[in-house]
Amino acid sequence: MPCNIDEAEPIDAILFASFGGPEGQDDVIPFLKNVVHGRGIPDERLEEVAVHYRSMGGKSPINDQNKAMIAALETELARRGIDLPIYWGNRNWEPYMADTVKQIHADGHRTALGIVTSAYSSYSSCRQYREDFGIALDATGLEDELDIRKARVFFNHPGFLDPVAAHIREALEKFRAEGHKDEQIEILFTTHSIPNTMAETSGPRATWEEGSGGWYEKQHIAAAEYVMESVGNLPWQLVYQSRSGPEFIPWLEPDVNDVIAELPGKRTAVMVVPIGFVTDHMEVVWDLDTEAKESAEEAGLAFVRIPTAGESPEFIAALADLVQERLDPTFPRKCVTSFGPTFDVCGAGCCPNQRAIQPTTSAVDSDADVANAGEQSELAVMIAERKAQRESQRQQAGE
Ligand SMILES: CC1=C(CCC(=O)O)c2cc3nc(cc4[nH]c(cc5[nH]c(cc1n2)c(C)c5CCC(=O)O)c(CCC(=O)O)c4C)C(CCC(=O)O)=C3C
Ligand SMILES: [Fe+2]
Repeated sequence: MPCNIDEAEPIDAILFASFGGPEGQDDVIPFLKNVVHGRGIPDERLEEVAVHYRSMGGKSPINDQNKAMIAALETELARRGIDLPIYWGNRNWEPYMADTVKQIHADGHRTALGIVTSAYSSYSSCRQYREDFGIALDATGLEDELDIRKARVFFNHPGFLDPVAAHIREALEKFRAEGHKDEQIEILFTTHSIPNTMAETSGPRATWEEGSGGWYEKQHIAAAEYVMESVGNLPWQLVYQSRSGPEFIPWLEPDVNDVIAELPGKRTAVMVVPIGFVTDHMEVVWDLDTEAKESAEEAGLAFVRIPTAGESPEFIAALADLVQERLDPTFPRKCVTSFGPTFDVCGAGCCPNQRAIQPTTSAVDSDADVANAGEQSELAVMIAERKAQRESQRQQAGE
């Protein structure tokens, strides 16, 4: 079962983990190849996405935003008297996770706390980051030397949601001043679409096995409901964006643009709230600020896109809280929404990888924990087998 650690943890470094993005035109294709490595994304989709990056000079905003968040978090931790270095590692671009992991170890650290730039439960937004840690430890041979834990899924930390609610209230005043009535304003909470199968298996194994999984969607709905409590009684819905993958594989719907196209007649204004995103990266600046805005123009609707929690002081403080609660078990674990608290350590088979078994960390089915896991799952057994296989390969290679 997933669980919380209720004792002070020997954390000696922070590992700020993100997606990565290109820094210029020459990086675009190599970056996209890293992202889709072995994932069956059609070439046409890649070319289309390359155009989005090319139109922005080949540079994603994500890296600069991460640097700014790290600097702000450093300041906030120092203000609280927490003296921990922050390292930055990405899945798909420099600084790559394995290089960062090597550096953390070389600098003498032995227990790092991972903070990932993704707020919800799903394979793409939770386990895949734990795999990034596991794969990096495997690649560097440091799995017995460095323990990499992960901060809980934070979509329901008030510091993530309250700044979004404040921005909505502010934008609403503007719409009202322009003459739009509340019932004429549609609020669209938008998040990254994922394949239906990934959505259905998001959350702890026990929940999706008994048919009460689907945490990705449930968490977004709980977040939107919480935000709407302080906004008022306006029409809203959860929509999806940035679908990729082959046509015949179902992904979460409806698409934000399709919904906007249906609004004329019922509404005069649309407010797009990127509740699924931590900062204004490409999916936000292209798919919303460019495409969804165009959809609204075509539909003759007033349009506003709400800022992400990003660098707001409340959100940076929330990230600091996630560190502090692991250092000090008496520190309150802040959480709002109807969803309830999430956990520090994922359960066996949480948000599974449906393609391959990969090493992970910070779960009861991570490599290091398989032997003493209270819960034995099929997945845990497969991971143990994979580990044994890797070890024998290493021995054969004469290491
Ligand atoms: C849930 C989720 C998040 C949110 C959680 C998190 O933040 O992790 C997210 C974030 C991001 N996704 C990003 C970019 C891309 N995602 C792709 C592809 C995919 N995303 C998926 C899901 C998610 N993605 C999935 C299921 C795929 C299909 C392929 C696969 O199964 O992996 C592709 C390939 C081309 C395409 O198909 O679009 C690109 C270029 C960037 C960087 C943006 C920038 O540069 O600013 C960021 C932050
Ligand atoms: Fe993505």
